[in-house]
Amino acid sequence: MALVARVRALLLPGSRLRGATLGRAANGGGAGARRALSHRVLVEADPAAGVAVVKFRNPPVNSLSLEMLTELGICLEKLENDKTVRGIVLTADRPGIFSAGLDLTEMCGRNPAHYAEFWKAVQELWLRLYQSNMALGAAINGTCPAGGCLLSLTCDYRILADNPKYTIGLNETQLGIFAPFWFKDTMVNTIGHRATERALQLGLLFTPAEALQVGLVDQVVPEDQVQSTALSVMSQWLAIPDHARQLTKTMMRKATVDQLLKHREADIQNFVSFISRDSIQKVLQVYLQKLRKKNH
Ligand SMILES: CCCCCCCCCC/C=C/CC(=O)SCCNC(=O)CCNC(=O)[C@H](O)C(C)(C)COP(=O)(O)OP(=O)(O)OC[C@H]1O[C@@H](n2cnc3c(N)ncnc32)[C@H](O)[C@@H]1OP(=O)(O)O
Repeated sequence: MALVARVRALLLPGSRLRGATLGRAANGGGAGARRALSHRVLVEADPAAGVAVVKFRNPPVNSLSLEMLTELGICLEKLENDKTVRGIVLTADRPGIFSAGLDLTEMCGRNPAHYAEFWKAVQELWLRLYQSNMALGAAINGTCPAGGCLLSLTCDYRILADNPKYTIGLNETQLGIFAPFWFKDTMVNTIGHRATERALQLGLLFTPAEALQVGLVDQVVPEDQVQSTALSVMSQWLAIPDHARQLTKTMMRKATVDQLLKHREADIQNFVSFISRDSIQKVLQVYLQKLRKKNH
């Protein structure tokens, strides 16, 4: 289903996204701050600063399900069309888990059409974020594996909470799957080829100190200062004239974006045939069961 159709489905009577509003904040935020609510994404906009904080709230682990991807896409599109917003900070509504990555239940026991729809939505969100004209910051206030790490890597800078429990990285190989070329390219663009090769083959999840050392994040700060630091760094990015910053960003990212645009359909087909393999379904199911067993 294309984004428009998925949005329609989400707006059907009964959907909690229906009637989402952008109103004056009941509390918090500076003068004129606005809050918008959808089911899984909370937006706190501060027009005076030109910044919106986009908070993930898809319990229990902020996984990127098809619905979450769609809501995030809608929310980002709205912000892109809002002339008062020049920068966005992505964060988790509740500290602890920034995002557990792609929702594994979307990749297990479904049919090929579902896998294709899901992967298209992952591509769309990546394209929207990686090509965004806005300045994007990640305030990483929790653990950040795989697709969660990818989300943060689409941003222009990353601030990570100084908590050794919070790890970050593309750990796909540890699950028995692997990061597709555009995940890899996004990481190469951030930490370089050799560090990416090692990180991806070993499926490394870096502690804050390691992430800072390898350049996966720009700053590690006390947990209660992650959002405020991300906002203060944002003011440096917004001090640069938009057109100059945007042209530079496009120049830096265009080759990577073009690769996916050129191979978009093939990438979907490759994903569908890979994820549909019996052997891959089996490893994903075992991984999910292990996660679930912990709690039962
Ligand atoms: C030629 C081919 C070319 C194409 C190649 C394509 C290759 C495929 C690429 C696919 C890319 C995938 C990227 C991904 O993002 S995969 C997801 C990776 N994520 C993880 O490994 C994280 C897994 N989760 C955890 O480690 C932990 O949950 C946590 C985030 C550290 C949190 O721990 P905590 O103890 O607080 O919570 P629980 O573990 O108890 O989890 C609570 C419940 O949430 C469920 N859960 C967790 N993570 C996920 C997830 N990613 N998706 C769905 N569900 C998840 C977990 O099962 C618990 O459920 P329960 O309440 O029913 O027990």
